[in-house]
Amino acid sequence: MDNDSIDSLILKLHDVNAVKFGEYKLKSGMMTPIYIDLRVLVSYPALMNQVSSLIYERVQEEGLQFDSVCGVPYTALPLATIICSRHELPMLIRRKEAKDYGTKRLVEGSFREGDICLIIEDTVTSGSSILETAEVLYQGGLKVTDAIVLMDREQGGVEMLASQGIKLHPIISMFKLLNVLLAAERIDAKTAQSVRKFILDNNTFRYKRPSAVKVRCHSSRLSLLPSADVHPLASKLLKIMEEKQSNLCVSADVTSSEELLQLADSLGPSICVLKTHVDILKDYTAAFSQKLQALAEKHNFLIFEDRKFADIGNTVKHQYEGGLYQISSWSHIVNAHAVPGPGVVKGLSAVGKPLGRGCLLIAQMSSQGSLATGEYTKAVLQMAEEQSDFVFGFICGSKISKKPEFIHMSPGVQMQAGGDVLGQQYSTPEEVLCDKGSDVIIVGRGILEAPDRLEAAESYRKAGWEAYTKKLGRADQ
Ligand SMILES: O=c1ccn([C@@H]2O[C@H](COP(=O)(O)O)[C@@H](O)[C@H]2O)c(=O)[nH]1
Repeated sequence: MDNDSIDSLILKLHDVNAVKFGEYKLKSGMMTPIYIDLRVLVSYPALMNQVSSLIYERVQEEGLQFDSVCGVPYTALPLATIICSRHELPMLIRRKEAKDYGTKRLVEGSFREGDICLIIEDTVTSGSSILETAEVLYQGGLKVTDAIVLMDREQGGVEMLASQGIKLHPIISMFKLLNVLLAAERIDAKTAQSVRKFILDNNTFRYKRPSAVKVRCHSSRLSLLPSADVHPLASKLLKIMEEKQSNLCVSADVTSSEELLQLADSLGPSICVLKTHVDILKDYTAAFSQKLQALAEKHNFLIFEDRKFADIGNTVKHQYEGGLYQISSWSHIVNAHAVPGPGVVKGLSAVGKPLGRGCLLIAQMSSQGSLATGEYTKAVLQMAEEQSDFVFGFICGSKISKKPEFIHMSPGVQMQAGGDVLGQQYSTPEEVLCDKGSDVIIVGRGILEAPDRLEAAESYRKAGWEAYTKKLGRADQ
């Protein structure tokens, strides 16, 4: 199933008003700013066929084994019918109410005890409709192991069904839908952001389970918002992280301005910070930095120029403020090595503090054989504590300060531990956040080299946020 066909389907669904923005009531009674109304599909036969083909394609990709197919009544019924008729698959119909005459069966069609039935659904919020259908099938002696859904609202359906032994395979997810509509300028950034917030705040499964842990674990960090002792950028970053449920910083290590801006626009909704190495761009212009700032506003993320200043105060002042890049004029965050001593922070602070900028000190590095360990790391911590009006955290592999106002950001992260041929060492989000206690994961090639960068960024965002909230939950217990 290629991305282009999903993107074009999303736009067609929007064209036929199957995706509506406004105030709507869900089956649960919950009000929602986005409503997916796939009932209209029956009026568009070409679209019905396209959706049915995508569902069947997914069934094949997953290699699902089953004896019959059942569509959740009513919207998925015609979809199941098309698929079964086209591919000559046995179909079952679940009645919503039993007849009071004849066989009084709730499941129509032929089957044997123990047969596996694949469920097809149009839209999932909590997963309750699929579960209701599965329960009727169970009563008839059938088994249900998998379900396919066209549109997953990402509000806990996958997790709820997994807890009941049903694997849900979504074709379109809510975040993907929003990103495609935003990129096609069908909706504006504000609408996308408010829907995203609604989805994240209204996870029907997550909030039923460890909500006590979640609320408690975030409270210690949220109480830092904003206060006289806390650097405003630390408060701002924590707020963005909460709002977007993202502790992902993407390392946009590309060499063309256009590609970098395109990355910032497409991954913007998934990240809390965008990290740049502006000196690797072959075509930097002042206009580029203005466009990047506009994207940071649009998608609510901070810009971090990974300049790694390491000279005497007077020199870094010039490097930060002037030259070709004029970094202080557009980057919220910069970083520095502590090697030169406290003067490096003083020089940067003289330029950045009046502009509300902040600095991360490099306390540890992810590269093999790094000298930034032990006593050096301790000295960096002390330097940060002495200049905490400008330094608000660290580049590190593990938590080095117990003070909650310091943010720990860790590079060298990929889904699988390992490394590259030039000494980079990778740990997983779980290791970095849960075991090592960091706050933000910095991911470069794990996303940039993925076939679908947006999908990869979303996977890192989800994995990172889950591990971060788990860590904070533990810390508060
Ligand atoms: O210790 C450090 C400090 C900075 N980095 C930077 O982070 C990214 C990592 O990119 P990957 O592709 O995820 O390896 C890169 O920009 C480095 O300059 C680091 O890796 N380690």
